[in-house]
Amino acid sequence: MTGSELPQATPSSPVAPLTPAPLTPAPLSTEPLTPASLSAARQAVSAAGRIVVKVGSSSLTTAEGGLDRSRLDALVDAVAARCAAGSQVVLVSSGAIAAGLAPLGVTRRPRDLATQQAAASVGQLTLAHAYANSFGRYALTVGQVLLTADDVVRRAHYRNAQRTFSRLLAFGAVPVVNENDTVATEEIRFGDNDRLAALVAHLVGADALFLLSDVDALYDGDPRQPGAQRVTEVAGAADVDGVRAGTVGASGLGTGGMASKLAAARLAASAGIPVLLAGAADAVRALGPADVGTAFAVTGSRLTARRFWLGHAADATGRLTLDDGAVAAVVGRRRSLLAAGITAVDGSFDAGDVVELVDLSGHVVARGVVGFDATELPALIGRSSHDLPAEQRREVVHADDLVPLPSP
Ligand SMILES: Nc1ncnc2c1ncn2[C@@H]1O[C@H](COP(=O)(O)OP(=O)(O)O)[C@@H](O)[C@H]1O
Ligand SMILES: N[C@@H](CCC(=O)OP(=O)(O)O)C(=O)O
Repeated sequence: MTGSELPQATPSSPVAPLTPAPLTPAPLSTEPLTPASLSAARQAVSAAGRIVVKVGSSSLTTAEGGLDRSRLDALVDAVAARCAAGSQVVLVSSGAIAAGLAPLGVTRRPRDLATQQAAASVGQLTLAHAYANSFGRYALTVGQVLLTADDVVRRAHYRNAQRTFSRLLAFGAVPVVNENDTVATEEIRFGDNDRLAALVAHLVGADALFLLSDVDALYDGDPRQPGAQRVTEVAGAADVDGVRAGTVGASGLGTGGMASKLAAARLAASAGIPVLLAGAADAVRALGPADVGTAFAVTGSRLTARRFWLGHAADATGRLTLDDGAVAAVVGRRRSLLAAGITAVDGSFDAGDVVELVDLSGHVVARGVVGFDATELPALIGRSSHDLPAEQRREVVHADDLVPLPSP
């Protein structure tokens, strides 16, 4: 079967009753959609049962800056086709701020948080309404989920969000997610939705993440500059070594540019979720045979919610600097961190908090739950266990509570 033979979703089909569907998505057609000649990562994203699709502001707005309903409808067409093929889809959509500018008479994307929040407050309504109408053409129900960083950073909130998504998907609804811009403060904002999408992909147990933007793929340099080459497959860190990913997009409407997409793609891939980064204009092929854009193969195994939270979501309240031997033991041999390998302690934390472990040049190599208060540690660091009093002769970070991170 080819992409063009994907089961078609038909607008205005009769409204299906809203009965819970099984939690495990139905497997997609046994016939592969993706030609066997394409990479395993493309096969994986194409065959994925539960997926997260993220679309950026720049792909949903007109040249004048308002919400572009025809582009939104085209995206929904592609998502609805994927739903009809048997996938469960969570849509992470930016565009609230952009959609709120014109109704408020604001002509350029504001820099100050209060105006961005006012615009998001107006625009999110427009956006949600547009999605409800557009998915309604396929008798698909949408549910709005607005998340703050706290919802993924705090464990109890994480579990709560997980339950909500799980129930929405069981009902056959399409969750439409955005950051809750109107209440997020500067300190706790995601700002761009790429990282949010990677975190949501893990939270919902997605089998693939799609990052759709106004550029058709990752390039080794800014594609607006002559000579930039397309990167089609990313199997590991070496494939993005020389890539210069800008932090500002062409449209001036998005946030984070390609740099935040690349970081989000690598984050998801390191947690066992393959990623396809493609143009929103190519959504039908991206969500069908996956023969467009840049595919990121998984570089790590799927982490439990707790280890993912530890490694990527939880707020770190301090940092411990490790000598080379400790880095090799902790990252290379997955050992617990002992006081002997620590050269410096920064921050104010209590035993049980999450801290970053950095190497001598300041790169974060791991994160973990610290077993001592910040005030206790300076007297212990650099000393081997048998020199320490019996009550302090224990791991500073236990291997079970420690998550090594991919090198930057
Ligand atoms: N190495 C690169 N590869 C691809 N695009 C890049 C690169 N560096 C910078 N960009 C720019 O990143 C932009 C996408 O980022 P952004 O506008 O934030 O998108 P979105 O609104 O979809 O989140 C593209 O328009 C492109 O011009
Ligand atoms: N939450 C914001 C998203 C910020 C943003 O612009 O993100 P993106 O376009 O994905 O880089 C909004 O809806 O406007």
